[in-house]
Amino acid sequence: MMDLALIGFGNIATTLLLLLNDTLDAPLDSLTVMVLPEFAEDTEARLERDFAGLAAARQVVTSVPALLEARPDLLIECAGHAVVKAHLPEVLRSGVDTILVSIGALADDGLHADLRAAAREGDARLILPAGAVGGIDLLSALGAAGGLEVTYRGTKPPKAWSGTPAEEALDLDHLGERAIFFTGNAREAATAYPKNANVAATLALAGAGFEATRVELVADPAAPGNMHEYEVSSPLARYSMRIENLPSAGNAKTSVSTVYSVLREIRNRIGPSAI
Ligand SMILES: NC(=O)C1=CN([C@@H]2O[C@H](COP(=O)(O)OP(=O)(O)OC[C@H]3O[C@@H](n4cnc5c(N)ncnc54)[C@H](OP(=O)(O)O)[C@@H]3O)[C@@H](O)[C@H]2O)C=CC1
Ligand SMILES: O=C([O-])CC(=O)C(=O)O
Repeated sequence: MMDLALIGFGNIATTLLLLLNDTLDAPLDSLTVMVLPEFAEDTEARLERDFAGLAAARQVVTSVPALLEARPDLLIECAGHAVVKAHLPEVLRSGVDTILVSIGALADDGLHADLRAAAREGDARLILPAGAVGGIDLLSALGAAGGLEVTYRGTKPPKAWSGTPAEEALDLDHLGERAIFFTGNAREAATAYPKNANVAATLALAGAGFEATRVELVADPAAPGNMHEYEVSSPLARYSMRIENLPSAGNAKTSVSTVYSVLREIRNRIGPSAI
């Protein structure tokens, strides 16, 4: 059916595998998971305990060459910006179609160009999923006509901003009311908030570009979840979007719908039709 590989075995990866377990009609041919060496043993045990039925063959690797030996049909990166830079050029050059979840890494124009060149060289596809946001189909379609104006606001409860530069501006543990702590463009946001502003990069790449996409980041103790709001104005259409996402149990920064977006990409490659 499919030889699937993942880099990362954190919140998105493990939730995705549970969803695949529940939804696939037939087992994968093989599942290869790349983790840091210190997690290899635990990950192997978890694969055998929880995912034995998901794939006919399962293995844990700790390097890209070992991962490529499995000759995956599709690789999913869900490990972070540093992994995109360190490993994805080699993966794409080897001809492996890749779903890149840590899309904010593409705020680095040089890296983006390297990945596109590697994909061309390897005859592979670099697939950028919608992730935690919606409406990317329309935004990307309108982008071809030019003249786009896009403004985005990302709002999350204070604890989702812990460990980020927001801590320098706000006392997150005692925040009494909504506070805007970042105003800038999508490149600045995606670079400074690599675990929280991937959506800003997705909107920029689909639409008006990194400089022209205006971004506001907000901590709000009353936020109903991780919220993504944006407005689009183009010569062809205007629309606005407001999404209230449920945060993941395993990582408050990441919305659960991100995982379902990756699941959709996989299902669209397995089934007889795609939507
Ligand atoms: N496109 C979108 O809309 C969204 C994108 N994201 C992106 O997805 C990424 C994953 O999110 P999530 O699963 O919630 O994060 P987690 O932190 O739960 O998982 C990431 C995992 O990758 C591991 N990792 C780090 N470096 C390596 C490496 N070199 N090789 C293998 N594994 C590695 C981490 O290990 P350790 O913990 O030891 O570092 C961690 O277990 C985020 O970093 C974020 O950039 C998130 C939400 C939305
Ligand atoms: O999951 C989300 O809600 C969005 C997110 O973390 C990001 O944009 O990086």
